[in-house]
Amino acid sequence: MSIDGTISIHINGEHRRVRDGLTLAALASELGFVPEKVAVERNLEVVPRSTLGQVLVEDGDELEIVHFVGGGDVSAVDEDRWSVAGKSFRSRLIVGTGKYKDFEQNAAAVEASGAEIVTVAVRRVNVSDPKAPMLTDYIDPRKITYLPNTAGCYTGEEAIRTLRLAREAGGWDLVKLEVLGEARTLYPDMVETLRATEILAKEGFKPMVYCVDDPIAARRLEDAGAVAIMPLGAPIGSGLGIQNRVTIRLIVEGTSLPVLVDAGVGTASEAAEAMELGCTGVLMNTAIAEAKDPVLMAAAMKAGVEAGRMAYRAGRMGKRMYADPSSPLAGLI
Ligand SMILES: CC(=O)[C@@H](O)[C@H](O)COP(=O)(O)O
Repeated sequence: MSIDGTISIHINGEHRRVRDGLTLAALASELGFVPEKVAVERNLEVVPRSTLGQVLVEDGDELEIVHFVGGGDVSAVDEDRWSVAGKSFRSRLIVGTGKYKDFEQNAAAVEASGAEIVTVAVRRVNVSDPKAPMLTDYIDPRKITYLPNTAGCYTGEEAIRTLRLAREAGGWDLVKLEVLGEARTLYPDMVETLRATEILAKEGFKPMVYCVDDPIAARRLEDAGAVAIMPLGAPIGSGLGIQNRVTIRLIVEGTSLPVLVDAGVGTASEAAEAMELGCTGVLMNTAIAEAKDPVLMAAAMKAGVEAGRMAYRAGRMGKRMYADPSSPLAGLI
């Protein structure tokens, strides 16, 4: 049954909502797989590979997707990649580029984090002195995807202008939109954010959108053309950790888009927590940049995100009200 154009399925044991009307090949491609290199089992029946482009995904489907590695061998090892706007990534950690002592430290932290995407405030990019060092001298844009963001923008217009500038300068269309409501909380202004998302999507941008942790707002953003939902875990720079686990989970369950917790993560266990809630990834800046040892913290965050992701995929044990002995009782003398 379709709710708001999405259906509910399980992929490799994980619950997902995806757009109605996708073929298995389109679904595989949205997940970051090359459709020609996957094998799909649907409701315990193997689907012939030649028909993946015709078979529609249906509500309630239980899918197993296996990736082919190397010369045609089928491997049960799922690379567990994720994708946004047609680009596929292995790392689920996106890191910021503000608040570091210098570019060198920033680059070392990015390296330790394993991040494949860094986000950069367009308004901080040095344009006045071409001789001054630039971030791109330290973090190679041929290896790492730069995600321009609109940090510091308080109106939709300002954010749109900033991103038009970024596209003009570097050809970026995958962008991070944030429209702030006030300086005290740095909370997003959702009315302006929605308006800007709609305009940017119409102009061909692929906006990943910083937003409140509200499942209805997330749905509206999806309708407006967002390519990823990025709810705050707590106020930007606070390091308070995820304040509302329930709404983050509801966002994950209610959208077919990638969901990345953006802002407020303070330490590695909180990054793991976001991933255990089923998020696609985590974006963070302050927790790494303001750690006593930013490079070590970057490595800790990498491990936290990976551990949380594995735990989510593995499926948590059920909680019990009472004790249950760990050692079997049968055969005791
Ligand atoms: C870097 C960025 O894009 C921001 O949204 C923000 O700075 C992330 O928040 P934290 O600094 O709290 O991780």
